[in-house]
Amino acid sequence: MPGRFVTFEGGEGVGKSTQIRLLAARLRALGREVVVTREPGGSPRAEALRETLLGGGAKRFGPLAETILVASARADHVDRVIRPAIARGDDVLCDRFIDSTAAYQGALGGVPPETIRALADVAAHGCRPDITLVLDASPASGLARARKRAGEGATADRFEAENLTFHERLRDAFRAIAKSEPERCALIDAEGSEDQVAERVWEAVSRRLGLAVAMPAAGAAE
Ligand SMILES: Nc1ncnc2c1ncn2[C@@H]1O[C@H](COP(=O)(O)OP(=O)(O)OP(=O)(O)O)[C@@H](O)[C@H]1O
Ligand SMILES: Cc1cn([C@H]2C[C@H](O)[C@@H](COP(=O)(O)O)O2)c(=O)[nH]c1=O
Repeated sequence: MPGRFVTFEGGEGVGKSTQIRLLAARLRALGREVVVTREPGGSPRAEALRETLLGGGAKRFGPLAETILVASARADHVDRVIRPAIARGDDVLCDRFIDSTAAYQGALGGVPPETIRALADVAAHGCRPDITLVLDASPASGLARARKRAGEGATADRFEAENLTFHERLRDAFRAIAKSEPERCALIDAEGSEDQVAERVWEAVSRRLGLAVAMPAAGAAE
Protein backbone atom coordinates (compact mmCIF):
# COMPACT_ATOMS: atom_id res chain seq x y z
CA MET A 1 0.00 0.00 0.00
CA PRO A 2 1.40 3.46 -0.82
CA GLY A 3 2.42 5.59 2.15
CA ARG A 4 0.66 8.74 3.21
CA PHE A 5 1.88 12.21 2.38
CA VAL A 6 1.35 14.65 5.25
CA THR A 7 2.43 18.28 5.07
CA PHE A 8 2.75 20.86 7.84
CA GLU A 9 2.23 24.52 7.11
CA GLY A 10 2.03 27.80 9.02
CA GLY A 11 3.94 30.91 9.96
CA GLU A 12 7.39 31.22 11.44
CA GLY A 13 8.00 29.40 14.73
CA VAL A 14 4.49 27.96 15.11
CA GLY A 15 5.96 24.56 15.98
CA LYS A 16 5.94 22.61 12.71
CA SER A 17 9.29 20.84 13.22
CA THR A 18 8.36 19.99 16.80
CA GLN A 19 5.00 18.52 15.80
CA ILE A 20 6.53 16.57 12.92
CA ARG A 21 9.00 14.99 15.34
CA LEU A 22 6.18 14.03 17.74
CA LEU A 23 3.92 12.68 14.98
CA ALA A 24 6.78 10.69 13.47
CA ALA A 25 7.33 9.04 16.87
CA ARG A 26 3.66 8.14 17.13
CA LEU A 27 3.48 6.69 13.63
CA ARG A 28 6.69 4.70 14.17
CA ALA A 29 5.24 3.33 17.39
CA LEU A 30 2.46 1.91 15.19
CA GLY A 31 5.12 0.11 13.14
CA ARG A 32 4.99 2.50 10.19
CA GLU A 33 8.09 3.62 8.28
CA VAL A 34 8.32 7.40 8.32
CA VAL A 35 10.41 9.80 6.25
CA VAL A 36 10.76 13.31 7.68
CA THR A 37 11.69 15.99 5.19
CA ARG A 38 11.29 19.70 4.52
CA GLU A 39 10.96 22.43 1.89
CA PRO A 40 12.66 24.25 0.49
CA GLY A 41 15.23 21.47 0.61
CA GLY A 42 14.90 17.81 1.47
CA SER A 43 17.33 16.54 -1.20
CA PRO A 44 21.00 17.57 -1.58
CA ARG A 45 20.35 19.76 -4.65
CA ALA A 46 17.23 21.32 -3.17
CA GLU A 47 19.13 22.08 0.06
CA ALA A 48 21.63 24.11 -1.98
CA LEU A 49 18.73 26.17 -3.40
CA ARG A 50 17.36 26.59 0.15
CA GLU A 51 20.56 28.35 1.13
CA THR A 52 20.09 30.82 -1.73
CA LEU A 53 16.49 31.51 -0.75
CA LEU A 54 16.91 31.82 3.01
CA GLY A 55 20.28 33.55 2.85
CA GLY A 56 18.50 36.38 0.98
CA GLY A 57 20.38 35.77 -2.29
CA ALA A 58 17.14 35.50 -4.30
CA LYS A 59 15.36 38.47 -2.67
CA ARG A 60 16.75 41.08 -5.07
CA PHE A 61 15.33 39.14 -8.04
CA GLY A 62 11.82 39.40 -6.56
CA PRO A 63 8.99 37.00 -5.63
CA LEU A 64 8.60 35.47 -9.11
CA ALA A 65 12.24 34.38 -9.09
CA GLU A 66 11.76 33.00 -5.57
CA THR A 67 8.74 31.04 -6.84
CA ILE A 68 10.76 29.57 -9.69
CA LEU A 69 13.58 28.76 -7.29
CA VAL A 70 11.34 26.89 -4.85
CA ALA A 71 9.67 25.09 -7.77
CA SER A 72 13.08 23.94 -9.03
CA ALA A 73 13.98 22.71 -5.57
CA ARG A 74 10.58 20.99 -5.25
CA ALA A 75 10.91 19.14 -8.57
CA ASP A 76 14.14 17.51 -7.37
CA HIS A 77 12.78 16.84 -3.87
CA VAL A 78 9.57 15.23 -5.18
CA ASP A 79 11.40 13.05 -7.73
CA ARG A 80 14.25 11.91 -5.49
CA VAL A 81 12.74 11.75 -2.01
CA ILE A 82 8.96 12.11 -1.70
CA ARG A 83 7.66 9.99 -4.58
CA PRO A 84 10.06 7.05 -3.99
CA ALA A 85 9.25 7.02 -0.26
CA ILE A 86 5.50 6.96 -0.86
CA ALA A 87 5.95 4.21 -3.48
CA ARG A 88 7.88 2.11 -0.90
CA GLY A 89 4.94 2.45 1.47
CA ASP A 90 6.59 4.94 3.82
CA ASP A 91 4.68 7.84 5.31
CA VAL A 92 6.22 11.19 4.39
CA LEU A 93 5.99 14.10 6.83
CA CYS A 94 7.05 17.28 5.08
CA ASP A 95 7.76 20.60 6.80
CA ARG A 96 6.15 23.05 4.30
CA PHE A 97 5.12 22.34 0.69
CA ILE A 98 2.98 24.04 -1.98
CA ASP A 99 0.90 26.09 0.48
CA SER A 100 4.00 27.95 1.68
CA THR A 101 4.60 29.10 -1.90
CA ALA A 102 0.97 30.24 -2.15
CA ALA A 103 1.29 32.14 1.15
CA TYR A 104 4.83 33.63 0.96
CA GLN A 105 5.32 34.25 -2.75
CA GLY A 106 1.60 34.44 -3.68
CA ALA A 107 -0.40 36.20 -0.96
CA LEU A 108 2.58 38.15 0.43
CA GLY A 109 4.77 38.47 -2.65
CA GLY A 110 1.98 39.27 -5.13
CA VAL A 111 2.71 36.45 -7.60
CA PRO A 112 -0.65 35.66 -9.27
CA PRO A 113 -2.44 32.48 -8.10
CA GLU A 114 -2.47 30.99 -11.60
CA THR A 115 1.34 31.33 -11.80
CA ILE A 116 1.73 29.76 -8.34
CA ARG A 117 -0.55 26.88 -9.36
CA ALA A 118 1.13 26.34 -12.73
CA LEU A 119 4.61 26.15 -11.20
CA ALA A 120 3.38 23.93 -8.35
CA ASP A 121 1.78 21.58 -10.87
CA VAL A 122 4.99 21.35 -12.92
CA ALA A 123 7.18 20.79 -9.85
CA ALA A 124 4.95 18.38 -7.90
CA HIS A 125 3.38 16.79 -11.03
CA GLY A 126 0.58 14.95 -9.30
CA CYS A 127 2.19 14.56 -5.90
CA ARG A 128 -0.53 15.97 -3.64
CA PRO A 129 -0.67 15.85 0.17
CA ASP A 130 -3.24 13.46 1.68
CA ILE A 131 -3.57 15.83 4.60
CA THR A 132 -2.16 19.24 5.43
CA LEU A 133 -1.94 20.43 9.03
CA VAL A 134 -2.03 24.21 9.08
CA LEU A 135 -0.64 25.24 12.46
CA ASP A 136 -2.17 28.50 13.59
CA ALA A 137 -0.69 30.73 16.29
CA SER A 138 -0.42 34.46 16.77
CA PRO A 139 2.71 35.99 15.21
CA ALA A 140 3.64 37.14 18.74
CA SER A 141 3.77 33.49 19.92
CA GLY A 142 5.44 32.20 16.77
CA LEU A 143 8.13 34.87 16.65
CA ALA A 144 8.78 34.50 20.39
CA ARG A 145 9.28 30.78 19.83
CA ALA A 146 11.54 31.47 16.84
CA ARG A 147 13.55 33.92 18.97
CA LYS A 148 13.80 31.31 21.71
CA ARG A 149 15.19 28.91 19.13
CA ALA A 150 17.59 31.62 17.94
CA GLY A 151 18.83 31.68 21.54
CA GLU A 152 19.50 27.97 20.99
CA GLY A 153 21.96 28.85 18.18
CA ALA A 154 19.99 29.76 15.00
CA THR A 155 19.78 33.23 13.40
CA ALA A 156 16.78 35.00 11.81
CA ASP A 157 16.48 34.12 8.11
CA ARG A 158 15.14 36.15 5.15
CA PHE A 159 11.48 35.78 6.20
CA GLU A 160 11.80 35.70 10.00
CA ALA A 161 13.38 39.14 9.70
CA GLU A 162 10.22 40.66 8.11
CA ASN A 163 8.02 43.01 10.22
CA LEU A 164 4.96 42.12 12.32
CA THR A 165 2.46 43.21 9.63
CA PHE A 166 4.07 40.71 7.24
CA HIS A 167 3.61 37.92 9.79
CA GLU A 168 -0.01 38.91 10.50
CA ARG A 169 -0.80 38.83 6.76
CA LEU A 170 0.99 35.49 6.53
CA ARG A 171 -1.23 34.04 9.25
CA ASP A 172 -4.33 35.30 7.40
CA ALA A 173 -3.05 33.73 4.17
CA PHE A 174 -2.59 30.30 5.77
CA ARG A 175 -6.01 30.50 7.45
CA ALA A 176 -7.58 31.34 4.09
CA ILE A 177 -5.87 28.35 2.45
CA ALA A 178 -7.15 26.01 5.20
CA LYS A 179 -10.65 27.39 4.80
CA SER A 180 -10.62 27.07 1.01
CA GLU A 181 -9.63 23.37 1.03
CA PRO A 182 -11.29 21.79 4.09
CA GLU A 183 -11.14 18.24 2.69
CA ARG A 184 -7.32 18.38 2.58
CA CYS A 185 -6.46 20.90 5.30
CA ALA A 186 -6.99 20.82 9.06
CA LEU A 187 -6.50 24.13 10.87
CA ILE A 188 -4.77 23.30 14.17
CA ASP A 189 -4.72 25.65 17.14
CA ALA A 190 -0.96 25.80 17.82
CA GLU A 191 -1.21 27.78 21.07
CA GLY A 192 -0.60 25.82 24.29
CA SER A 193 2.01 23.24 25.22
CA GLU A 194 3.75 20.98 22.69
CA ASP A 195 1.79 17.99 24.02
CA GLN A 196 -1.55 19.79 23.79
CA VAL A 197 -0.86 20.71 20.17
CA ALA A 198 0.34 17.15 19.48
CA GLU A 199 -3.02 15.77 20.67
CA ARG A 200 -4.83 18.09 18.24
CA VAL A 201 -2.55 17.00 15.42
CA TRP A 202 -3.04 13.32 16.25
CA GLU A 203 -6.79 13.68 16.41
CA ALA A 204 -6.85 15.21 12.92
CA VAL A 205 -4.33 12.78 11.39
CA SER A 206 -5.76 9.59 12.87
CA ARG A 207 -9.31 10.53 11.91
CA ARG A 208 -8.50 11.60 8.37
CA LEU A 209 -6.06 8.77 7.66
CA GLY A 210 -8.22 6.13 9.35
CA LEU A 211 -5.61 5.12 11.95
CA ALA A 212 -6.36 3.65 15.39
CA VAL A 213 -7.06 6.42 17.90
CA ALA A 214 -5.83 4.81 21.16
CA MET A 215 -2.12 5.54 20.81
CA PRO A 216 0.90 5.95 23.02
CA ALA A 217 1.40 9.51 24.27
CA ALA A 218 3.37 12.01 22.19
CA GLY A 219 7.12 11.57 22.51
CA ALA A 220 6.75 7.93 23.78
CA ALA A 221 8.86 5.39 21.79
CA GLU A 222 11.48 7.56 20.00
N1 LIG B 1 3.71 24.46 21.73
C1 LIG B 1 4.87 25.05 22.01
N2 LIG B 1 5.01 25.81 23.10
C2 LIG B 1 6.19 26.43 23.37
N3 LIG B 1 7.32 26.32 22.63
C3 LIG B 1 7.24 25.56 21.51
C4 LIG B 1 6.03 24.89 21.15
N4 LIG B 1 6.24 24.22 19.99
C5 LIG B 1 7.54 24.46 19.65
N5 LIG B 1 8.13 25.25 20.57
C6 LIG B 1 9.51 25.77 20.55
O1 LIG B 1 9.49 26.89 19.66
C7 LIG B 1 10.65 26.90 18.84
C8 LIG B 1 10.21 26.82 17.37
O2 LIG B 1 9.59 25.56 17.14
P1 LIG B 1 9.76 24.80 15.77
O3 LIG B 1 11.18 24.83 15.31
O4 LIG B 1 9.10 23.46 15.93
O5 LIG B 1 8.86 25.74 14.85
P2 LIG B 1 8.74 25.80 13.25
O6 LIG B 1 7.33 26.12 12.96
O7 LIG B 1 9.30 24.56 12.66
O8 LIG B 1 9.65 27.05 12.93
P3 LIG B 1 10.10 27.62 11.47
O9 LIG B 1 8.89 28.06 10.74
O10 LIG B 1 10.97 28.78 11.78
O11 LIG B 1 10.83 26.47 10.81
C9 LIG B 1 11.51 25.74 19.29
O12 LIG B 1 12.46 26.22 20.23
C10 LIG B 1 10.52 24.79 19.96
O13 LIG B 1 11.13 24.03 21.00
C1 LIG C 1 8.42 25.92 0.93
C2 LIG C 1 8.61 27.42 0.96
C3 LIG C 1 9.23 28.05 2.02
N1 LIG C 1 9.37 29.38 2.05
C4 LIG C 1 10.03 30.02 3.20
C5 LIG C 1 9.23 30.01 4.45
C6 LIG C 1 10.24 30.00 5.55
O1 LIG C 1 10.57 31.32 5.91
C7 LIG C 1 11.44 29.36 4.90
C8 LIG C 1 11.71 27.96 5.38
O2 LIG C 1 12.19 28.04 6.67
P1 LIG C 1 11.73 27.02 7.82
O3 LIG C 1 12.50 27.48 9.01
O4 LIG C 1 12.14 25.66 7.35
O5 LIG C 1 10.26 27.12 7.98
O6 LIG C 1 11.21 29.33 3.50
C9 LIG C 1 8.92 30.14 1.00
O7 LIG C 1 9.05 31.38 1.02
N2 LIG C 1 8.31 29.54 -0.06
C10 LIG C 1 8.13 28.20 -0.12
O8 LIG C 1 7.56 27.66 -1.11
